[in-house]
Amino acid sequence: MNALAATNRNFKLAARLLGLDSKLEKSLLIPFREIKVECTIPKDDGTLASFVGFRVQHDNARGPMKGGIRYHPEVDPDEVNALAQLMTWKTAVANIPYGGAKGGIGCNPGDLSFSELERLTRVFTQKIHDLIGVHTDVPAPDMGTNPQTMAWILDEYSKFHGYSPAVVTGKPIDLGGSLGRDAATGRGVLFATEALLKEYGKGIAGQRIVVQGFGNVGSWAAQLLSEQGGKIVAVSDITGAIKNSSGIDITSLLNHVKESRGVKGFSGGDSIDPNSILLEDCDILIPAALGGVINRDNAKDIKAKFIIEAANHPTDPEADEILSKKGVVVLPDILANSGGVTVSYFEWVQNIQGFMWDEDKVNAELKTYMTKGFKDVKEMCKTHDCDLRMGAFSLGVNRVARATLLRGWEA
Ligand SMILES: NC(=O)C1=CN([C@@H]2O[C@H](COP(=O)(O)OP(=O)(O)OC[C@H]3O[C@@H](n4cnc5c(N)ncnc54)[C@H](O)[C@@H]3O)[C@@H](O)[C@H]2O)C=CC1
Ligand SMILES: O=C(O)CCC(=O)C(=O)O
Repeated sequence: MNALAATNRNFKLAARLLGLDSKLEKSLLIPFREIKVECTIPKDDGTLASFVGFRVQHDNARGPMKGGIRYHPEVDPDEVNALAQLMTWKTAVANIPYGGAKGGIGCNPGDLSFSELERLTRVFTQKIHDLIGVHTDVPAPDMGTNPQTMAWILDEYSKFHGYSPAVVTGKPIDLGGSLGRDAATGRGVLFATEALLKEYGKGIAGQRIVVQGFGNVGSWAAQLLSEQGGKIVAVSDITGAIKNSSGIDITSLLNHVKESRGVKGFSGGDSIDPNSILLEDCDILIPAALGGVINRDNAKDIKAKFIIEAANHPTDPEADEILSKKGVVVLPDILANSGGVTVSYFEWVQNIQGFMWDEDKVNAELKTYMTKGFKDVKEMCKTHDCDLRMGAFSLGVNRVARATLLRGWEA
């Protein structure tokens, strides 16, 4: 099932659970605005290259639209649409005053030089600068983008609108980025996992953990979970996969990845088939890369007891059903990875106030938000007798529906 069909399906199930009227359901589903732009840049060798960029602004009933920008060869309009919709429910689950958006450019950032990436980002910003803004739509990093990408967007946007640090989050600290934002999604994964395990009388220490994806989210999640005594027994990225049943030394792996630009060739573990990483024997599986990786073909062979969705939309609805029958507990993306956008919110607040928080305050506030989000989702599960995904969807959809009705927007 493609990402949009899957996200729409989960939304519709939640809407039914909540008894939303069909007009409201329709208006919540249709995106506010979909932008598609052509971005042509001169390459370093003087030839021209064209790319397609997207920004889908899904909903703004609760506040400015918010969400990352992804650079990846598989970016397509349906996927961006699904990811934008997920942002709407995610910001509502986190209870931060935003709507949802997502953007992307269909490109392979690994094939582009630093200056080509800068030119591409600036051209994309020139095409969308009138449609984003501090109080309309605030981009952030996602797969394939990083604080440097945000610095270029900020600079290009500021040429048209004056210096506006709050127009993007996930910026470098020197340009008004928040302390703790880089680690925030991974740290949020840690807090959400702790809250979930507590329900089962367990802690992180001693849990055998597998992480797919070792970029921003996966590497921080692995590092923070291992600091709490979790045993990271397998890790993969686009270059390969490694396994060590006694636990991978994450600090050494981070050093290796810095030098070799991937986990491949790491000497502190055995090399394994990256396609089998999700099926490794473990207690906790953390997909932290692409969407749709857990599907009807592999769900029955998953051995983990808990799946923490650090990536967006890693689990297909068909897989959800299979996992539920097997008794696997899935902590859904719109709760599990909401730490990133939550600290983005703190960054935006700091920029608007012109006042910087210290890192301890950022991390403490993040813990409060993640713990509250988990508690609110559990309450919805109890009210509607549903699993965590439906608990999270119904919580998010209900908050957005209430705001929509209060603003008098229903058709
Ligand atoms: N960066 C953030 O703050 C947030 C990111 N997310 C989600 O987390 C996921 C990861 O994002 P980032 O860590 O920011 O991206 P990133 O670009 O920093 O890292 C992506 C990682 O996935 C790996 N990867 C790519 N294709 C793979 C494959 N086929 N098999 C195994 N590994 C593969 C890459 O090698 C890299 O290690 C995405 O789904 C993203 O939407 C969700 C919330 C916030
Ligand atoms: O930090 C943000 O604004 C958005 C992060 C994001 O794209 C996500 O949560 O999927």
